[in-house]
Amino acid sequence: MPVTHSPEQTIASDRTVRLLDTTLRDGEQAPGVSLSPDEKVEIARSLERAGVSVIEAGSACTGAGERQAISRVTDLDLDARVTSFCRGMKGDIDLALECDVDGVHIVVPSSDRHIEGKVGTSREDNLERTAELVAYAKDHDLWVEVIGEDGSRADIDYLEELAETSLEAGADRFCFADTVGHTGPEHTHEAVSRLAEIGPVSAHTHDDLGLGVTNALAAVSAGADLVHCTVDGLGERAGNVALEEVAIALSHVYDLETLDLEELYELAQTVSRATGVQLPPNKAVIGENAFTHESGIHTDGTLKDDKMYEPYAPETVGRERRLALGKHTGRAGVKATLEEHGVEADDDEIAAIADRVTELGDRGRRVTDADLLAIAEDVTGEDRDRVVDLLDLTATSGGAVPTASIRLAVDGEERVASGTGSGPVDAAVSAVREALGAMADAELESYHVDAVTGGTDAVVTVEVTMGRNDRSVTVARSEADITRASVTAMVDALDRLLAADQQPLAPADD
Ligand SMILES: CC(C)C(=O)C(=O)O
Repeated sequence: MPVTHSPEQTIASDRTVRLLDTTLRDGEQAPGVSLSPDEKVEIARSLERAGVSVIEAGSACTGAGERQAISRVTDLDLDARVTSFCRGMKGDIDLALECDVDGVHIVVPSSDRHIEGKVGTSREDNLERTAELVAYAKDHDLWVEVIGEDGSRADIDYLEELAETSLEAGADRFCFADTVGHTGPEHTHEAVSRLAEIGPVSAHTHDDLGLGVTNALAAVSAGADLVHCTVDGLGERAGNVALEEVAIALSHVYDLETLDLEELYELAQTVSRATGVQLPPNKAVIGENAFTHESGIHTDGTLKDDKMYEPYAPETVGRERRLALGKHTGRAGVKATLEEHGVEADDDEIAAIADRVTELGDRGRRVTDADLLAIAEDVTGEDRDRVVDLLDLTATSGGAVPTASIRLAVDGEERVASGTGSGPVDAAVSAVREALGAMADAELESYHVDAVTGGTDAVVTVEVTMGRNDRSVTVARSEADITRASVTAMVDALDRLLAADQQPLAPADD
């Protein structure tokens, strides 16, 4: 919940508030992140599907490659306004014009630290220069937002002067920037309220104090009607305020809709894949654990009433609820998960299985579906013949084309196949698919590798989730050899899916 100190600090649901996404500019400024033109295009398309109003596609001044990427985004002819970041220089505006953008963000200093220490100018000259730059951009028919960099550390009287000068020179809006994420909601509210008296205001907040969303909401409550965000909260240092968090907070707390929320998870994954930045498991909306329940009390409560331990349904943001198994799992969770896999057990057996799951969890292990099913077979004495078993695997990566050959037992018969791929794991997986034909017809829903020990002799744990029809199975395998761990996990998951195909599906929820 945002900090609300007075009745004026609430947000009316009939307000029009829009979101500006700067993943392709400020998000890309996160250390180690660099996006190709194709990746920018893919992300821009996802942003458009989600309904973002403005896409800051990059900084045209960065170089020819960046200009090509921005131009590719402007060529998409999106409904969203496509813009470029510009330093306070006419040359930057010219470069943005070369990319055919709809608008520019002209960034000028607003705190004395930036005016004197960074740019080496004076307050007066800064005002004059800002007015000239705005007039220049407007003469070229651009939509113009002036961003007062480091606004949260600026003298508010001067910030007001800068906003007035910008708007009088023709700027479409002024942006309050908490550049180093240093301020809190009270100051944000005061500064933005004063700026909103002058004209349209945006807010650009960072998460250095973990206050990105709080400050964005304080800005909206003070009158800002455009919020700068990035997908997954990517950005410099601790990142920018996350698009998905602002959108869900405005929707859930204030009934104010800004985006098509169902697109948020897909969007988060697209950005994570393109940037290589993994989604933190405990992150709101997009984290793996955001709708996963493990503890007995929560699982039991959730099975009785979906809303018991969730603020809103996972489907709202394009997700599904998951029950996880581990140290805190109770009987209700075990029973529900077994039912999903078509396994029946009586109450005593469920109690015994739950105890064994807890024991595994106590040893610090994450308990996968495969672990649960193996325990269940042991407890119920329902041994089964494996459908698929890995007998042998050879993989080479030294030559020009990584190659693998595989020997499997399939329904008791031996099958041998080979495959090639981008690396030994990929080659071995192709060989498995070749050997199994249609039996391998399952989607690899996720694939994670973790080094369990450090050093080059590390044991790695590979966890795969494979799905087919309405079932999915997670298996984790640890080995010194990553190819063997990956293939064993995959074969075991396929074996479980094929075995489950012979079982009835759990009845659908009412
Ligand atoms: C320069 C601006 C817009 C910025 O990214 C910031 O203030 O964080």
